[in-house]
Amino acid sequence: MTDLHVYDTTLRDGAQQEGLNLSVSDKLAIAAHLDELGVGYIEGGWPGANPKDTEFFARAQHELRLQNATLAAFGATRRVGGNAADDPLVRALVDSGASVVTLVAKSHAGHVERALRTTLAENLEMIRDTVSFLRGEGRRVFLDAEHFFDGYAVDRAYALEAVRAAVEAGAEVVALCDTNGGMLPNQVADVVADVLDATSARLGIHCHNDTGCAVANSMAAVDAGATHVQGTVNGYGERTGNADLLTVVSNLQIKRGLALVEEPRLREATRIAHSISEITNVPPYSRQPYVGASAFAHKAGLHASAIKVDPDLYQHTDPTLVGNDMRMLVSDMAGRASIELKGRELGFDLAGDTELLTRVLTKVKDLELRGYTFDAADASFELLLRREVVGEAAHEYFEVESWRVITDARGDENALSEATVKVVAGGERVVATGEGNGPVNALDHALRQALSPAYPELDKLELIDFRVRILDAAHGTDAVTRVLIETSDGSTSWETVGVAGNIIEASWQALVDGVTYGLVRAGVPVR
Ligand SMILES: CC(=O)SCCNC(=O)CCNC(=O)[C@H](O)C(C)(C)COP(=O)(O)OP(=O)(O)OC[C@H]1O[C@@H](n2cnc3c(N)ncnc32)[C@H](O)[C@@H]1OP(=O)(O)O
Ligand SMILES: CC(=O)C(=O)O
Repeated sequence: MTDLHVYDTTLRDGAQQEGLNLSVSDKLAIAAHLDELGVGYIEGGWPGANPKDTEFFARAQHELRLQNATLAAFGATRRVGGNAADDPLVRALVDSGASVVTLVAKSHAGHVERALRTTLAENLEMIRDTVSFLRGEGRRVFLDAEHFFDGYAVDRAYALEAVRAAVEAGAEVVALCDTNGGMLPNQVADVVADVLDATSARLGIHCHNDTGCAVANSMAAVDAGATHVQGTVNGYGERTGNADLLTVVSNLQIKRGLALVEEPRLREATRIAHSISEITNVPPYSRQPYVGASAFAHKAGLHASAIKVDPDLYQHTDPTLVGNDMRMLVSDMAGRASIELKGRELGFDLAGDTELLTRVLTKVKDLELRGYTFDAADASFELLLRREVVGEAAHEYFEVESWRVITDARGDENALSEATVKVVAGGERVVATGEGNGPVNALDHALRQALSPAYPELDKLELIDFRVRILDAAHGTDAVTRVLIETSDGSTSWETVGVAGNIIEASWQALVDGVTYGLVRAGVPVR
């Protein structure tokens, strides 16, 4: 393991993201995931600034059993004109019980004069006083030098003085912050190298992503000699976010060969990224490097044909190193190799069956011309493939005689929909009705009610998402509607697609596929 600090600030700077609101229990749960990932430090929040963060540190002492990480409390240097020992916010840092305190301090002369409205000398005294007080209280102190890069550009000497003041007072690390996120990698590298030459500080880096360079800037700082790197899981943070710590760690470990976290822990990165998304209620970003659902998903036929020979031909690294998977996407950009590899992913060996591969490929391309989209509806593709490989009969769980739906509005009441579905299932003709707050909801209820005597396994299925897109005349002479439905069995979910001139008919197709796939997935035999 290298001695480079991996410092996570998801619970403090990440929580400054618009729309993100974490309860104390959420923060404790995220901290446990971060510890599992193997980060060195977890910045838990700003005790004293709000009751939630104060409570987090109080509960953390009893409820968090950290195996790897050290908890850090974040706060600011003491108030102008006061002294650290009497400053209630500084006292709250001591009372938090955290062994590490990270202090944000001004290092930009203009900010001292205009935002802090004090003298340059007083700001240096605030740094010295607060750091030495906390050291005297037995705390390790890291200093976040706010607006360091912008400050260095306008007054290098003062920015360096701020760093020296912190180190002389006992700060272990000075993290140079690109607070406004406006830097580019060459600027960061030059400044870090100069500060290392000019001071005796151990330097850290804290980057925001306003130029889209937060990860690159963090890497540049490490290359230039920084040995402490800050970031947030999934790049959460104020404005455009912070450096995504998962990307930074993966880059440093996989590309630079630095041992930052134990290998088995890095293999949990994808799962942990998604578990934290569940807690923050911020949908995972599918194109997130390394851990995104699309990070190793291949759509182009030419890519698939080379991947068949060796996945390294179209992948920058092995997805399993970060716990992700390679996936084939099937669409009108697929070739036979894509179908073969997708078949392999689904458990079918189609190698050499050129006739079948061509037939499936032609069907996919024809359907995509009509508006279907199989890369967003894996389950509908799997049913199409299975019908070709195993035969229709294996998936004919029921026969649809007819369906209809009406929507009724009375007076001021909300409109209600009622559907009737007639099917033959398990050798019986069943007529069932269902109500819903919309026509698709009503059809879903009616269909599952009609099928439940023959297939009680369907009870646990739930329609969890429904998306509609009107496709323009490029797909034919008239506009058509594409419906994507996501169905869940409580532990996993799948997407199906329907396309028709009529929105309800398109929805019906997607619903039928969703239910059929649920039965196939559960291994239910046709009854
Ligand atoms: C770059 C960053 O992201 S740093 C982290 C920023 N995070 C947050 O601000 C979230 C938590 N903040 C809070 O809850 C509140 O702002 C508090 C409790 C810290 C302070 O609240 P208030 O006392 O009402 O002050 P307010 O927020 O209006 O202004 C901040 C004060 O801190 C001062 N200040 C700013 N930076 C520093 C610093 N590094 N050291 C000391 N004082 C500072 C400002 O000059 C201002 O002083 P003033 O009250 O004399 O004008
Ligand atoms: C400290 C911090 O969050 C910043 O300067 O961006």
